[in-house]
Order: sequence, then C-alpha cells, then structure tokens
Amino acid sequence: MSQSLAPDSGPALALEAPPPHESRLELAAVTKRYGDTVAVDGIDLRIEGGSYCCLLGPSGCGKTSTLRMIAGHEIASEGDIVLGSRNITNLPAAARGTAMMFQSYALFPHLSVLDNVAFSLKMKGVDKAARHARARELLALVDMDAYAARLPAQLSGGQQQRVALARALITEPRALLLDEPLSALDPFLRVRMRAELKRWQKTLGFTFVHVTHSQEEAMGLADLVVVMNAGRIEQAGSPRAVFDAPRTEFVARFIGSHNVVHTPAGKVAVRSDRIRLAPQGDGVPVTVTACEYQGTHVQVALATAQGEEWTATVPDQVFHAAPIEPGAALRAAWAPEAAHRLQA
Ligand SMILES: Nc1ncnc2c1ncn2[C@@H]1O[C@H](COP(=O)(O)OP(=O)(O)OP(=O)(O)O)[C@@H](O)[C@H]1O
Repeated sequence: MSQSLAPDSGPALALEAPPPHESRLELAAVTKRYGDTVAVDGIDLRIEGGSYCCLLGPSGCGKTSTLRMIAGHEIASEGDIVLGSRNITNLPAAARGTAMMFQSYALFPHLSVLDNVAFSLKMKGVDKAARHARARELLALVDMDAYAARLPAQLSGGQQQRVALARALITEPRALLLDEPLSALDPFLRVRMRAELKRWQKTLGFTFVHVTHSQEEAMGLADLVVVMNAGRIEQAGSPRAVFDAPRTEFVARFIGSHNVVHTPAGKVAVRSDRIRLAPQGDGVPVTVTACEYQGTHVQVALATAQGEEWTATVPDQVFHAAPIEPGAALRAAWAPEAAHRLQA
C-alpha cells in the first residue's frame, strides 16, 4: 500500500508497511557491560511488529544502552537481538534494518534540508538526481517539501523533527528507534509532536521503540510500556495494565498516582483515586497534611499513624461539597479489588 502522511501536499509515496512479522523485535538475555558497570542485565523482551514500544525508567536504568544495542551503536556483551527473522546482534548499524532518531535530531547544520534527508543515500553511492528525488518524496510525506532548500537553523523544533523523521525513513527501516525525541521541545509542542509520532507510527505500520523518562509520554504513546530499573525490566505491558496493576513497588512509585500500603500480608499498591475519605467508619485512621488544588481534582496528602505518606485524589466537586482542611483526622478506605499485591 502506498501512502502519504500529508495527503493534500505532494505526490503519494511508495513506502510499504512491512508485514508485522518482519518488524517484530526480540531481545533474548541481552546484557551490556561497560567495564565493571552492568548497564543492561540479561533482559528478555518481545515487541510485536507494528507496535509502539516505550522504554521507560529513571536516569541510568539502561534504556539508552538497550536502544543503542538494537541500533548497532553498541554491541551487546551477551544475548541475541532478532528483527523479523534476522539475528542482527552483531551486524553493523547500517545493515540492521533499523534507523535512529535522536533527541537533538542531529541534523547537519551546514547541509540543506534536502541534503540532510538524502545523506544516507549519498553514503550508499546513489547518484544525486535519484537521491534528491527520493528525499523530496520523503519530505512530502512529512509535509516539509516546501522547506527543502533551508538550513536546519531556519526551522522550528517541530519542523526539524519532521526532517529528522524523513531522514530516518529514507533507509526504509523495519524499526525506528527514538532516543528522547521530544525532550528538546517546549511543553506545548511536545504534546503536539507526541500526537504526530503516534499518527506516523500507525500510518507507517512498523515498529517504533522510544526511550523516555516521562511516564506521561509513555502512557500516551505506547502499545507496550517497558519499565526499567537498574538494568532490568520491572514490568512490560499495555499502559493500562501497568498503571492498573503495577507489579513492584518500584513501578508503583515510578509511574506515580499510587500509594504503597503496608499490610500484614505484604505491600500492596492502591491508586490514589481509589481511596475514599470519610470522617469516620471503616478504614485506616489518617491525618490530612496538605490539600493541593489541581483544577479537575484536589490532591489530599495523608499521614498514617505508622508514618506512611499517602495521597488521595478527590474529584473537585466531591472535595468542594465537603471541604477538607489540613489537620483533619479521617478514615481512608478502598475496595478490596483496588489493592494490588506487590512482589517483594
Ligand atoms: N559508554 C559508557 N561507559 C561506561 N558506562 C556507561 C556508558 N554508557 C552508559 N554507561 C552506564 O550504564 C548505565 C546505564 O546507562 P544508560 O545511558 O543506558 O541509561 P539511561 O537509562 O538511558 O539513562 P539516561 O536517561 O540518563 O540517558 C549507567 O550507569 C551509565 O553510567
């Protein structure tokens, strides 16, 4: 199927969506060591072809190393990386069927937009007329054909990102690898470009692997969220599955909006919007320590007698029907099914 992402501008582009099995990505027992540092510690991961995967985690958890091993910018110390039916673990970057889009887009400042996009074809020895024709097609795809003669510095951040995408797509990858692609953008543009990335991925139909430390970005974009910590995968699943039932205390705390509650049977996670507050009745005695208005809801900070700190998210109308003051002694309760057992 031939398609243009910018149907009103320019010719349709022949960019085939590969069959899903060709863009399926599998990591088996992949480890990366830098000297004594174990950056990635034997991870297993299967990313279905044509899906959007976000690697999520705090600084230093190994997500960039994982991405760079898939890209071929680092070689795995152990394990296998398979894209489609090809074991790409030790192939050079250019032979893997992957393309990388960086945080800063890494456009060459002295080359025009057209030459930036055509660059990898030039490296392959494609003649100028042919590579420029192909680069123009890709610029049309991302709705940037009117800017072909400009230098990167003459473009906005969002426009540079589209050029970077066109440049990555010219290699016809089976998997696009994105390293914090939105972090250089202002918050408004970030949300807009997030929607564009998602739309591009759905239209192009191949696998995207996107590194981020923003849980909001991962929740908004991913079909598969992979939460990493200290070189390991803590949990992988759909955003809803991960948010609804975090498997470990780390995941519950990292994705936020959860309370980690100690019970006699072990630790459980309870979403802060599942906590009901009442002046008396069943539940754990708590003291209100702060109330923060957030527009649609109020975040009520609580302290238990054991010194645990919890948060309850109270809808705006509920809060204002019966306002709560810091210092109030209340009961906090939740339905049994709202508590998810955390692995020790
Ligand atoms: N080239 C290197 N040499 C030595 N240690 C490295 C190298 N690259 C990464 N590390 C270490 O490996 C670990 C994982 O780093 P990595 O960049 O993969 O994490 P990250 O999750 O992407 O972090 P960030 O969000 O800060 O980019 C860190 O402890 C880091 O210091």
